[in-house]
Amino acid sequence: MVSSVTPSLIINELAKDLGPVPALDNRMLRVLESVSLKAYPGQVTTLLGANGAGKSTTLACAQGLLQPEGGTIELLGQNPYGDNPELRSRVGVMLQDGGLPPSMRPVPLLRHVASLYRNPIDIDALITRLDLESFGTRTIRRLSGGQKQRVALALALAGDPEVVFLDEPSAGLDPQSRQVVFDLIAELRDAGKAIILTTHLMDDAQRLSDYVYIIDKGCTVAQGTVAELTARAAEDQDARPISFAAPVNLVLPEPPAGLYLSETSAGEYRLDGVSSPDHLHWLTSWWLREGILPSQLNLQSRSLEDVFLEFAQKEERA
Ligand SMILES: Nc1ncnc2c1ncn2[C@@H]1O[C@H](COP(=O)(O)OP(=O)(O)OP(=O)(O)O)[C@@H](O)[C@H]1O
Repeated sequence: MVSSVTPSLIINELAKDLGPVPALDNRMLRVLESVSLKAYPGQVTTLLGANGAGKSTTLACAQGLLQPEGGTIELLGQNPYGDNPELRSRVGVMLQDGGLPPSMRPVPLLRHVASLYRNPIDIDALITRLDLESFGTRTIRRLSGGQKQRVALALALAGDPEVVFLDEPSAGLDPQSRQVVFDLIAELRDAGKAIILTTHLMDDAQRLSDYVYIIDKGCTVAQGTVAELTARAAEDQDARPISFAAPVNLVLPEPPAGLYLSETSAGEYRLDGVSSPDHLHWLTSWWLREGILPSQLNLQSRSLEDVFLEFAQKEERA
């Protein structure tokens, strides 16, 4: 990414050991080998990776909660590890497990936390936005997973931070709350905050991210905007998939040599290996013959999920 703006977070070749692990004779496990990334103000930077890839550990190091074994981290120009209240007041953190005090009620807790900051966010607006009043009389231990997520997000934003770390912000949310959280993240980005989030949900990454880092087995294995990552790699320019939606369980004809036609999920079809207009013609001829009118047709490049799976397959083959 070319930018004259100073990154809010720079991570360079981060390495981290965790443990001791009983299964390894109580030796430490290297969970981060080499993670490098930059996050800019006014952008959503996403760490995308499978379960256990090292996303949360990367965030914990970036937030100064864990001291790395190798590499460097600059958060707002400073080393985040150690006692630095001035730096902490400029950073908001939403942890995956919440870390919320179970016997507190959400709204008083939020007001209390906001009062600890010099320039807190407009708390009333945030409470309304995340609809915290609707369960405000309950203690945190009685909240559902999605309600706890909303409280954790509100707490991360209480101090009106410049940098916001969100670990799996949409986990456990119903579609409506998910949309509220997505809109809020977009607004924070537009207000110039640097948002660093983790997810293993491709849809979320695709919808939210300005820039994506794919983390696999403790290493950064790919990076780019969603458009860059999903653009055809030069070597497979001439083998793109076509996907379409049509009635379920169609009887699939045998495609020409080099093509592969499949029903990937109920009513979702995919023709792989398309490299010429003839191939599209073959597809539409089949539809014409059988009277099939697809409800959706996608001739675009790969999805982020395709990219991600390609990396996972490369790893397995290696
Ligand atoms: N205290 C620990 N001791 C030993 N290993 C640990 C410890 N904490 C985490 N790990 C391991 O480190 C690896 C990375 O974990 P991490 O939580 O960073 O992954 P993640 O990408 O955030 O995964 P998820 O999407 O499931 O949250 C995993 O293999 C995990 O089992």
